[in-house]
Amino acid sequence: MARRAAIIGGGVIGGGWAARFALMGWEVRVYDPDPEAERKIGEVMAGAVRALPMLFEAPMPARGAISFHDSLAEAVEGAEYIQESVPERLDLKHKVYAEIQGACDPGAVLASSTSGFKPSQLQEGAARPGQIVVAHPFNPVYLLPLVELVPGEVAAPDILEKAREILTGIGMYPLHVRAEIDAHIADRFLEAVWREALWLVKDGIATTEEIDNAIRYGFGLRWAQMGLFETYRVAGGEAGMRHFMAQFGPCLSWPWTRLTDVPEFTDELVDLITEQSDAQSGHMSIRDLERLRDDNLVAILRALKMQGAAAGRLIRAQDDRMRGPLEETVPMVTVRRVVPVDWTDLNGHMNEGRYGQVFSDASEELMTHVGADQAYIDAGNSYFTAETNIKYLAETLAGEEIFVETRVTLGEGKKLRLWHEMKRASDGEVLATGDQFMLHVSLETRRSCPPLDHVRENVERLARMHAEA
Ligand SMILES: NC(=O)C1=CN([C@@H]2O[C@H](COP(=O)(O)OP(=O)(O)OC[C@H]3O[C@@H](n4cnc5c(N)ncnc54)[C@H](O)[C@@H]3O)[C@@H](O)[C@H]2O)C=CC1
Ligand SMILES: C[N+](C)(C)CC(=O)CC(=O)[O-]
Repeated sequence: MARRAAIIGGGVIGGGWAARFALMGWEVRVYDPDPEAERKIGEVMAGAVRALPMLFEAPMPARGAISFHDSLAEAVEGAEYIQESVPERLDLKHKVYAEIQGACDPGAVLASSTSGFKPSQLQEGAARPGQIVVAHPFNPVYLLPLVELVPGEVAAPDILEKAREILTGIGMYPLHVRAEIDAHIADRFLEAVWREALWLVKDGIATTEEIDNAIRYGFGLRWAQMGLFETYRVAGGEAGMRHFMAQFGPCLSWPWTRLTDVPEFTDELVDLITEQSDAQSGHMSIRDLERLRDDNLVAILRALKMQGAAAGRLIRAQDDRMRGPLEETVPMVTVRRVVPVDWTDLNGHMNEGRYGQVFSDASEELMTHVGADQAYIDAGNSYFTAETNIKYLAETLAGEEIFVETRVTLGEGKKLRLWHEMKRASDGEVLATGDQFMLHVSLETRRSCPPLDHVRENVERLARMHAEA
């Protein structure tokens, strides 16, 4: 049975949480008094369904259902994890916790999305303060893995541990914020950068677009992969961090920042920023911008995944968690995945080279299944492909789910031949076929040789099974 999460407040952030939990196989119950909540979450979900599965090579769990409830008590019933994402008002959050704690399982995690309140402020006056933690996410919650997990002094250790296990399980990176502080860690940076940017616009130094360009063409790219301190260590050259600090330390007392002042949020400043923002991005709807943002984030995260770096490492780990053993059906389903946005070409469909990659992935899955796995390869044996014949039968587009059915058509001594059919999941249409001939090789001599007994026996067994069916 699917595990159950409750989402209290289904706006921008609650919608993102609902989508992430549901896509990771959880049953999700939502409570939000806004009559538009279901429609709004539907929009967020549509974006998430397109984007999140593109990150993974492994099949995602069966999607959990999202249901909408008229009462908060009904929504939290039976939930192991409750995420509060109501507006950033302390009195409202307190009122909502009283209602939640009157109805929920005392062992459930009660987590708040708050951008700035400390757990001690949220826990004040609660029936069970130890149940409440901060789990501060980043928009879009379904794609960005960071969640600041702040227990404060009184959150119960088992609640904290449970929150950590659940958040990791849904592919997030719970950053344990050990001491509570207003606005946690990341929002301190965002607030500082935001404040500085407001000054630059107010003082007529730069437009909103120029500021965005200053970020996205330069240091924004560095931050996504190395953060701040590692980046500056490299910037110190061979002499490293110490040299960097010696060179740039004095600037801290030069007028390089106006951070200590708060720009007054006058109507004039709000109008100026709104006008510049309209001129910069007003030609696109919010949904178009969200889609652009998501496609770019997917491409960046997949590139980091290839490198095994930063957030890409987490996606690899999630792939490993989601990848299960192959089932010995005839034919065998060797690949089940979504076409990612970085696999498409000028024609807007999956590039022909990727068909080869999908069939190669299918063969690797089958190799692993028969015992020619990484350990076998490390010990000096493997299969090499000698010939592949691909027929391209239909187009497939980014975001579509595909799967590959594989049959062993020959398994004799060092010869292994596979017949792959790539199909679209929504209608079963065959998109391509791949006829692949492989030879078992010694990685020492780089020449063909018979496989070890256990691999040979497995290959022959599958070949017999597939021939009989
Ligand atoms: N928008 C952002 O960029 C981020 C916001 N947050 C935090 O997430 C929380 C929610 O923010 P947003 O989603 O942006 O706000 P939002 O305004 O988009 O959504 C809030 C939702 O709560 C609902 N709501 C109001 N009273 C309620 C009640 N008594 N019970 C249940 N639902 C109720 C509203 O109808 C609305 O749908 C805030 O604490 C905010 O600080 C955290 C990270 C990023
Ligand atoms: C602006 N904000 C403080 C609500 C931002 C966040 O809390 C995190 C984010 O997603 O940027």
